[in-house]
Amino acid sequence: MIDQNAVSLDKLLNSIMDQGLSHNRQLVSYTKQIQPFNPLSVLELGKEEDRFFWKRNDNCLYLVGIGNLIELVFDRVNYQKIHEEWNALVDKAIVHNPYPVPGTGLLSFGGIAFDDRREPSTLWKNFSASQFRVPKFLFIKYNDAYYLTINFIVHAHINSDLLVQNIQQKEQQLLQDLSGLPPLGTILKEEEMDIAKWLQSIENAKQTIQNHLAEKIVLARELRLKLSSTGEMSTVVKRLIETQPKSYVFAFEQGDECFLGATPERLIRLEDDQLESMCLAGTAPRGETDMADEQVRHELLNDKKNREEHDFVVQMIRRAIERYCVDIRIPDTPTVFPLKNLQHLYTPVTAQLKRDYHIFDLVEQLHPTPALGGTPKEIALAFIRKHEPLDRGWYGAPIGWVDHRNNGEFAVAIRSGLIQSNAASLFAGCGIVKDSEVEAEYEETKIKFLPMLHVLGGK
Ligand SMILES: C=C(O[C@@H]1C=C(C(=O)O)C=C[C@H]1O)C(=O)O
Ligand SMILES: [Mg+2]
Repeated sequence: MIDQNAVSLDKLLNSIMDQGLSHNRQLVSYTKQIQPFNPLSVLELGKEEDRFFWKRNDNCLYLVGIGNLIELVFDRVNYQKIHEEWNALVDKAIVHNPYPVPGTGLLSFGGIAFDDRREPSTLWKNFSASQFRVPKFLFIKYNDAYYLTINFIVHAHINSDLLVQNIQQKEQQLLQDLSGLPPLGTILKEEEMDIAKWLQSIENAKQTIQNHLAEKIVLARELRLKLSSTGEMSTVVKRLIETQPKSYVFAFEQGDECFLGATPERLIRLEDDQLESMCLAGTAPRGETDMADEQVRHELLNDKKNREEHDFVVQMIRRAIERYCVDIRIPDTPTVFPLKNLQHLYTPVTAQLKRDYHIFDLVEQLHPTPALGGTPKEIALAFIRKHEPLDRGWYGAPIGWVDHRNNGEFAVAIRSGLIQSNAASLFAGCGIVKDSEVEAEYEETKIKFLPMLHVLGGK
């Protein structure tokens, strides 16, 4: 049922203008419930402007952001500064959102570089060290309810009628019927970048671990693709949703480039002070038959090397959140989380956030977990900076959103790629521990490329 008593946009705007503005230019965020829409067609119809997309792993929440109204851009990663600027923006805004639904209303969506101390390469030149965007239009699907948040700037001399008319026109355009999404081509070429150097870095990591300087180091590599045509964001997103139903699907467009992926890994979800994180590390392929699959699952659960790889993550996440949370619940033993191409060891984490802390405090504590960095964190990061022949950019780092009520969620941006017109870079990494074997780790990254390779037209 759509709320029949909702305040209309022109009524809201009139009352704002009647009351007078408290700032020269003021951000207004207006949310209403709307008729069902197809998130993918909105995404496609919004292609004239920069877009973002988010699907939660449980498929309850979809976000489609169109346009870039305000962007908080930083050339370093400073979580306290991001939080302060976001808070200041929310404080000054006029937010009309009668719906107590996470993800509705004033929201910013963005990403963070894996390591802002690494020398940046040209690959990621269009993405900042951290970047959070308030869209012009945000379409939200939460369970079976559909919402639209419209954000805009007003000032004393604005022509309200014209503003409302323009907004309504754009809204109608974005909600048109669409018969299909653009086609995708094929992959013309695949190149494993710096492969010899990467294999050598695994040997070096093993040596470092054997010398007791570190316990775990995660190393990633790049697969560079040439595509027969532009990697269309909406079509790739659609295929990711279809093929990875248990993953988060995320996409952030920046001009003619788009960083996107389907990741199973949550860094943090915060809803009404309830925190959820997860430990996901330790990997095996899927079996060909049910019986073989069950066998692989059993072996993974009992494999010493993978259990060790996993345990570093459990220990670190517990330590990272202890100061900030009460009622921390983490089971003693992992279970197996199966995906289309592979399966992981998985331990869920829940807790309650203490008062006065916010989501960026927790992101700062958690990133990078030893699922993407290593143990000890600073030594692993220094090793990666020095030896890994790759600028990770936003790969392996937090990507997600925060809303005006301080709900938010960040996933770890793995199983991902950066599409640059008709080229793309895919990324995959693996956790090196003392019992790692180079060949097996190489194979593991090969499987981790498959979800992205598949949706881009590979076999
Ligand atoms: C680094 C990646 O994945 C991470 C590494 C894993 C492992 O080494 O077992 C498993 C899950 C992820 O935490 C990736 O997919 O690129
Ligand atoms: Mg592994």
